[in-house]
Amino acid sequence: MENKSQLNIIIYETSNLIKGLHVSYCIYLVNIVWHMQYTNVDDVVVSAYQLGHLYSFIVLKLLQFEGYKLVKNSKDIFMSFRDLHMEMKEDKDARWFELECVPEDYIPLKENRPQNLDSPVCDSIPVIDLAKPNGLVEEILKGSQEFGFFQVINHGIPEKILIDAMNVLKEFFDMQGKNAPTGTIPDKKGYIYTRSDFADDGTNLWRENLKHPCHPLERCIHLWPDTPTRYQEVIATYLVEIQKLSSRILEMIDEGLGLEQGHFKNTSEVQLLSSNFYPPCADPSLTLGLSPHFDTSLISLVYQGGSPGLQFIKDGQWINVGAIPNAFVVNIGNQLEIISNKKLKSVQHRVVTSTHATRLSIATFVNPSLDCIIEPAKVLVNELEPSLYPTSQYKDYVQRTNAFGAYTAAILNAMR
Ligand SMILES: O=C(O)CCC(=O)C(=O)O
Ligand SMILES: [Fe+2]
Repeated sequence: MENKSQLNIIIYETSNLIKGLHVSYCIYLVNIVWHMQYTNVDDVVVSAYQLGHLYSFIVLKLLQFEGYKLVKNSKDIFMSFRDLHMEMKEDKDARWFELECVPEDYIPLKENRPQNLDSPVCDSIPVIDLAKPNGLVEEILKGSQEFGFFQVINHGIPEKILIDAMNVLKEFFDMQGKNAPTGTIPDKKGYIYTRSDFADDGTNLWRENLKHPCHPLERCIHLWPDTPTRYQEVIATYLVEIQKLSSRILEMIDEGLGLEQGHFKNTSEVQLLSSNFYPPCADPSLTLGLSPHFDTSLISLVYQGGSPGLQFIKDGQWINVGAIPNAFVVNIGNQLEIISNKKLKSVQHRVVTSTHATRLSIATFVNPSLDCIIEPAKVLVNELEPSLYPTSQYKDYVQRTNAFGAYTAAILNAMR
């Protein structure tokens, strides 16, 4: 069993070393390595040669020519292949994700891995055309009650603003280079940048992430990244639009729930931006871009530029949120679930990676202000439907539930 796993690794690595050569060469190489467990290199070469496999011999010579030291012991040859391969990788100006296999510290326990990546795409979550003259409130309510998710199109945000925001964030992530620190929370004032931050179980996530507060804009803006130089201007423009869109959606939710008009006014601002860069990954079944979680917000708006990867749970099954260019994904957060006395659902979601596609997303969280009191709305509580949640100040809720995981203290600080 042990030999077999060593052989598998050799197949994999050698196949990458001799790119461009026919795959059967690799099979013959495996043959050679297999024989090496019983004999020494020369014997194996000879026996392969004697069997008439001249090209095995040529491949071996080619590898020697490339600088691969072939030693007599099978364990050593395994090590020398591996070490040389690593050295070659380090020489290149590769970024952290440009790897041919997934490093162990990115692989969660089996039960936490994505497993089945062939989840269905959900075409039943409502895609709501905001340019329609009527029926919007009902559709929004339906999506929020049944799935905790819906998408909006024709939302009125000019495409150029969306493209600019995506481009400037892509530039930001590209600029972090290959030496960015992993899994740490830098004590930068104003924004938090991490790559490969940790999931709850301590494994690294396959993403880079940028977070910063957004409200009030004029007090936050100078704390955001200043490279690329356009960052602050472009993202401020984006956030003004998001604020308008989210207020419009909250007003419709307000109406749908039958709350007094303006229930969310003055208590709900886009407080936090969290942008994610999920690069391609050699084996998406082993890694997570973002672990399963609930949002702590009232609502969250995600712009995903038409790329897949976001999944939510429905009846115990992970479902892909369809990738619609220019649409916004809207999901209900824990605070709105509380205010609606569970009429609307905050649903667990996660992000999986892809072998070929990069996902860049901009999540914006509309949160209550820190001193806001959160409790089920009075009009939704009665004898038949008693309050399902205790009253709590949002700040206490965040602290008590450690709402932003390892970032909780830093985010609370930034939001003050
Ligand atoms: O869409 C994404 O990439 C993840 C967004 C998300 O769920 C979050 O940031 O909480
Ligand atoms: Fe989320």
